[in-house]
Amino acid sequence: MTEFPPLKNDLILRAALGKKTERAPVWFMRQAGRYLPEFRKEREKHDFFTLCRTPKLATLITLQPIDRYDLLDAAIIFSDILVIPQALGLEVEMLSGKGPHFPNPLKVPQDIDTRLRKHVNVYEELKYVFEAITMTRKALNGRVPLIGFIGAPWTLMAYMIEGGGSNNLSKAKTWLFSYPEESKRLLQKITDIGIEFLIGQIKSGAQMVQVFESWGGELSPYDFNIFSLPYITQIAEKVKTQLKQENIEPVPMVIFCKGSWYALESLSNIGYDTISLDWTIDPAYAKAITKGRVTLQGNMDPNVLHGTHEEIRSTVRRMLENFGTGEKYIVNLGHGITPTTDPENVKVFLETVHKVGLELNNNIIN
Ligand SMILES: Cc1c2[nH]c(c1CCC(=O)O)Cc1[nH]c(c(CCC(=O)O)c1C)Cc1[nH]c(c(CCC(=O)O)c1C)Cc1[nH]c(c(C)c1CCC(=O)O)C2
Repeated sequence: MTEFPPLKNDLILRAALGKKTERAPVWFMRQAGRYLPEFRKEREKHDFFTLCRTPKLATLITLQPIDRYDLLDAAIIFSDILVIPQALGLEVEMLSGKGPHFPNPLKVPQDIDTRLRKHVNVYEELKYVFEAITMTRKALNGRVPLIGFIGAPWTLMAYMIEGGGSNNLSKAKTWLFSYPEESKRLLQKITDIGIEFLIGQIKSGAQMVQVFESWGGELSPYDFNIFSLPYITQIAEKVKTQLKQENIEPVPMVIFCKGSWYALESLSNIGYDTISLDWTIDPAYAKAITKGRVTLQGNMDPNVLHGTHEEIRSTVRRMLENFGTGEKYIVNLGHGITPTTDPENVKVFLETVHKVGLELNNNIIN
């Protein structure tokens, strides 16, 4: 494995593994993206997936929020969850202002065999992500840890069938409730690739990884247990087992199931070190259910960043007080930063996290 510069700030790794920290670490989902003028400048010059596929550009964009604020405790590699469907052989375009579009989504279960690659060589198809991770890790020069990620199988299956964003996922759900066995076969195929992809990211230099089940909350608790939980469980178990077999240091694993408040109990028991929460979950409720078994991450409503500086400061303070800074807690939003967020407001958020985090910890110590 490549040698990397020593890490100067390991707050997030310690927090994710349940160790004490001087203050709660902070990062944002979608921290590298459209709310930043410096990202939009690159985006005007290149297609979205060209940015993802060009390690030098992905490195540049990953570092943009780290350089701008100098207050973040982690970087997340610039890429997308939809690189797995691409590796499987599906075409995906990113339409400006509209989001992802599959010109030819999966329609019937036979498409699994006729339209998707039988065997995906992850190291070939997704080599550009591995290269971007290694390059970014070097460029970070140990300032903060680098996070890798994948989309969870159900969320990716839904995109592959819906062909893009959707209000009710009716096409993807038609598969679940008309062809449950074929759906499971597809979910397993995505799971196998996701496991190999995450292990490759860790070998390339990712120091923490997050699994995004962005459409978890679209499933009933009963269906979640059939179509999501078994697959995200396998991902945590198999990634950890394989790393152990290969004598590679494990990295903290984070699960984000948006909308799946009902699954907090099961999510505490399946091998993830940290659970990322959306804003509909009350911190006290999350703590009562998870009982210290995992670190919690989140969970301010991203739209509070559209509010006044005063409101941002008071919401951050309340969040830190409720989650309890300094132990088993990572500050984040409940979902990604929205494209219309003012970067100045992000700065107010980050400065408050640092200030209040230290203040609350000192109060505990003194
Ligand atoms: C569902 C999902 C996707 N992608 C992702 C998810 C899971 C997180 C979530 O639920 O939001 C994850 C993702 N997408 C992107 C990252 C990069 C790292 C980061 O800064 O977090 C990450 C971690 C870049 C991106 N991914 C995308 C952009 C904007 C692309 C553009 O310039 O048009 C960026 C910077 C495009 C994208 N990609 C996707 C959508 C729905 C969209 C369009 C809407 C949107 O931007 O929120 C799929």
